[in-house]
Amino acid sequence: MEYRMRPASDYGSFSGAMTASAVSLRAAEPYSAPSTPPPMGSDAGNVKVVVRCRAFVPREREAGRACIIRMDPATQKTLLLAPIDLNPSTTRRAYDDKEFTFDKSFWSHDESDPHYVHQEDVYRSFGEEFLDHNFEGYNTCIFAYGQTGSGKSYTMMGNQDQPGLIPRTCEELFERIERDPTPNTNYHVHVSYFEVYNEHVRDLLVPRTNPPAYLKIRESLKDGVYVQGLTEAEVRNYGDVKRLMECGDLSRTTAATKMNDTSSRSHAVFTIQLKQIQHSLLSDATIERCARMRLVDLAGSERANKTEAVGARLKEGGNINKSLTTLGRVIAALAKKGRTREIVPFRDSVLTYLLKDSLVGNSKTAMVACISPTDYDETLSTLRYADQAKRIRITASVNEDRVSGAERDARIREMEEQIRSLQISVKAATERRREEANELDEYQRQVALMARLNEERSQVSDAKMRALAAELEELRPLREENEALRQMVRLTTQELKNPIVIPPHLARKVSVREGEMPVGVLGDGGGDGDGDEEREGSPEFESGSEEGDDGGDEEDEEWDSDETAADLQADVQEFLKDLGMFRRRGEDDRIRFTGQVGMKV
Ligand SMILES: Nc1ncnc2c1ncn2[C@@H]1O[C@H](COP(=O)(O)OP(=O)(O)OP(=O)(O)O)[C@@H](O)[C@H]1O
Repeated sequence: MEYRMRPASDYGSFSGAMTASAVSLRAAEPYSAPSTPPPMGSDAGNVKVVVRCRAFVPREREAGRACIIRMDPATQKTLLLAPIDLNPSTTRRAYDDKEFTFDKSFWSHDESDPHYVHQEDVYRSFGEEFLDHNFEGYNTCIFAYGQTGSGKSYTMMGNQDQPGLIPRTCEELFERIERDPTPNTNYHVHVSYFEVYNEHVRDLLVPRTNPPAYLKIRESLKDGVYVQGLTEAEVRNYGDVKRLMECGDLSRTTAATKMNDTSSRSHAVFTIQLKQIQHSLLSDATIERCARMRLVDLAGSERANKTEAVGARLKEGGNINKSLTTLGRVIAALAKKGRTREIVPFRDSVLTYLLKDSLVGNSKTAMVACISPTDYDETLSTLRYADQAKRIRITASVNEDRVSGAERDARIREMEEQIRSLQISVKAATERRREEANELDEYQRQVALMARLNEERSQVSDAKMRALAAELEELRPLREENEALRQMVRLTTQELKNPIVIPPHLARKVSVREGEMPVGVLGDGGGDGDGDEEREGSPEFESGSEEGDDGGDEEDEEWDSDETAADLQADVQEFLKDLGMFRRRGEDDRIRFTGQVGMKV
């Protein structure tokens, strides 16, 4: 879509009537007729809203973009001009001119314009006034809102040559302290600086860590919502603040996007705590005034298609938009307060929870709506957001504490008592932690020892098993021999029990070959044991008969079976004795290597 601007004369004066837009944008409420704000400087308790239009950036100048913003310094009106679509066939959308009135409309677009608003002018027109409030004892908050690349960081922090609201406020704070002619006032200044990135809070005054150290948000009756463990550095002059600001800015999460080379990817909150203690010598009373200045540079709202963000940048953009949308809902709910009983969703995002005190509590608050001179949709969204914010009413009161000398002494005693009892509980807790640590050490030592013993035992078992296996291997021939002997004993015993008795008339015919079993115990013991069997046709008989045929001249021998049996019996007894000895030896070895009784070897 291409845009062409109508000539400026088409707009005439800024008083032309505007129609409400049907365009659906990200602001929480549809546009209604602009309301007239109270004049700047009146203390109506409303959030002050100023809008600032920046100059073209090189990207816009190169593209030959037209400026669609007009501002009237006399009425503080801001006019958003509808772009003219050169190709109406491509869109059915109708654009309207929009007019808004704010506390201030800062024209920082064209430096040659006599109404051009410099950084110094922005500070003088309301930053200075907010610093006055701090010295009076009020809490204040200034936050910059706008699309990405619209000039928020430039307005809040600025650069070396053109310092913004934060450095100017800090510088003047110390100038005022140094100029104070009253010798009985003591000033104490502390600063903190943190960012909210992807819904996490990170201290910008401590070095970055990996993984990042995130801080928790707490709420208490006395302190309201606060960040636990946040660095609050004491500063004695502007030089101290400048160093901390620079260190925090370096630590802040920024990245280059298509819309801004140094886009802030987080919301940054810079806080100055000012404490003034005035002492009256006459009454010995002290007056303590505390004020908190919160200066917030919000991350820019963005459309993914314009920033062309992907990956981490896209996720950041999603979180930024989510928290800004929640801020929009909070502002819308607060703007309606009194008319409805709507619940304000402060807790829906870290940012709104942290800004709760500044939007509903005890604070004087201002919003700087930064706009680009070229983006109709984004600028309209920002202006609607700002228009709603100016309807929020906040009641602020001075934080002052008047204490007599006696009360002060009593308070000091009370605090000393508190500190003592806290020291005792911290000491007890430290002692408990030390004991627990010792117990843990001892437990770990025992576990390690047990593991080592188990390991050793398993190694010994392995060695025993290996030795036993080797021993068994050595005993194998003995076992085999043992088995063979047993077999032989069994056979022999059977033979002895059931000898084959050969009748004498047959026995004479049978000759015994040298080295063979004597006649009468022939056979394999397979007889039925009655001793009457005749082994005709058996090989022994045939063999005996052959021998008998060969050696028929041998004399018949008288065989004494009783004597032979007794001899054999004696051999068997001897053998059984040996066998018993082998067994005992095998059993001893087994017990020695396995420690088990009763296993057969
Ligand atoms: N009033 C101004 N006059 C001149 N240049 C400006 C002005 N405001 C902004 N710029 C320039 O515009 C660019 C974008 O500004 P800046 O970084 O402040 O935007 P931003 O709103 O903080 O963006 P983001 O939300 O992405 O951080 C910078 O180069 C800055 O110097």
